[in-house]
Amino acid sequence: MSIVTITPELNYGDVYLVPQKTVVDSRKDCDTSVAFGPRRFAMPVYASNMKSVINEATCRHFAERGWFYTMHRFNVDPVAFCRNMHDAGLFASISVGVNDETYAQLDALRAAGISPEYMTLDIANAWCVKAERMIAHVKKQFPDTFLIGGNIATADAARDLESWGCDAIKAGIAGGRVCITKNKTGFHRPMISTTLDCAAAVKVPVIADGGISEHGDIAKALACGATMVMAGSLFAGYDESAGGLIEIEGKHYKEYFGSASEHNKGAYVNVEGKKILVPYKGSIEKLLVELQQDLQSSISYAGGRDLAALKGTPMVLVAR
Ligand SMILES: NC(=O)C1=CN([C@@H]2O[C@H](COP(=O)(O)OP(=O)(O)OC[C@H]3O[C@@H](n4cnc5c(N)ncnc54)[C@H](OP(=O)(O)O)[C@@H]3O)[C@@H](O)[C@H]2O)C=CC1
Ligand SMILES: Nc1nc2c(ncn2[C@@H]2O[C@H](COP(=O)(O)O)[C@@H](O)[C@H]2O)c(=O)[nH]1
Repeated sequence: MSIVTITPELNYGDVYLVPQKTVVDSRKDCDTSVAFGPRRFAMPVYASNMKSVINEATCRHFAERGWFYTMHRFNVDPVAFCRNMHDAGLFASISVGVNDETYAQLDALRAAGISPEYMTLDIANAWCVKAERMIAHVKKQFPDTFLIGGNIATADAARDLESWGCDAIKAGIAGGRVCITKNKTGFHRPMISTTLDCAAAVKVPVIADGGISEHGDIAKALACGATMVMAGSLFAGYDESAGGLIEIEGKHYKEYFGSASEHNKGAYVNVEGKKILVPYKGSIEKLLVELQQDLQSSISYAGGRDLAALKGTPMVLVAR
């Protein structure tokens, strides 16, 4: 008889951070910048590499403001994309898959003499042999590129991706707003538990991906040991968001769809994502400023002057 052990796990809404003594005179004195790979960025949060969230213009927008970005991998020519970014004096950060198409794209990049500063291996479960092969290939062909591998959701998977050569690991399976993986397959781990486990297991930076529904969730992810946070729905609905603008009965919305949705795939095959409409919110600038101000405030509540203060901040479980 096999015995299954069930462990209670936590999501962002289950915990809060415990306030510490503030040491700065103003929230403006708190530094939200983060070193990630070969560069430093203004904020430790960035938009998901999804076709309904970013496009080439959005990537430029973020990079020009000192924010990290990763272009998605759907119907993109990596050579043209990297050339355009480099010609504009910006860093190139692309996503790759694990199939033949990606190997051909990487050959084309090498033939063009282009080495993107950042690459993200983007598949649903990167704890697999196809990902291991692709990671080895990228590390051999692009030794100067900072390689992010994802997604995974356990300490064992994080350790494997680190040992396979990833320079950073993206953690989070089935926690996204347009995700239906947990409904269709039964698999998921809540984000507080995922982030705590994965960040404790490896030396490389961990990115907490998905499930951010409030700005304070970013601080909670950093407290769990994440170096960066990826979010999709947080950045959806703006002028700069890539999803299409829709008008229904005089109200404006923008499309937000999963990368594994029928809408993105163009076919109903292995669908693990859905499409929703989010209210149209205008320019993204206000959000970017507010995110930074809120995180400065979080740092001050954590009793520090920079992001280091947040790591390990005590948390309490919310009684329900
Ligand atoms: N973060 C998350 O929780 C999730 C994210 N996504 C996103 O959706 C997009 C599509 O993801 P994904 O389906 O991985 O990418 P792809 O559809 O590009 O699949 C990548 C390759 O891996 C194979 N593969 C995928 N899943 C499995 C599996 N469970 N078992 C064996 N082989 C598999 C596929 O073959 P085959 O199709 O023949 O099985 C394909 O060859 C990505 O952008 C991903 O990030 C999707 C689901 C969950
Ligand atoms: N299960 C699925 N997950 C998906 C899909 N497309 C993207 N994603 C993941 O969701 C996050 C964004 O989550 P949010 O809560 O911030 O909106 C994204 O970064 C991917 O990891 C999908 O089709 N299915």
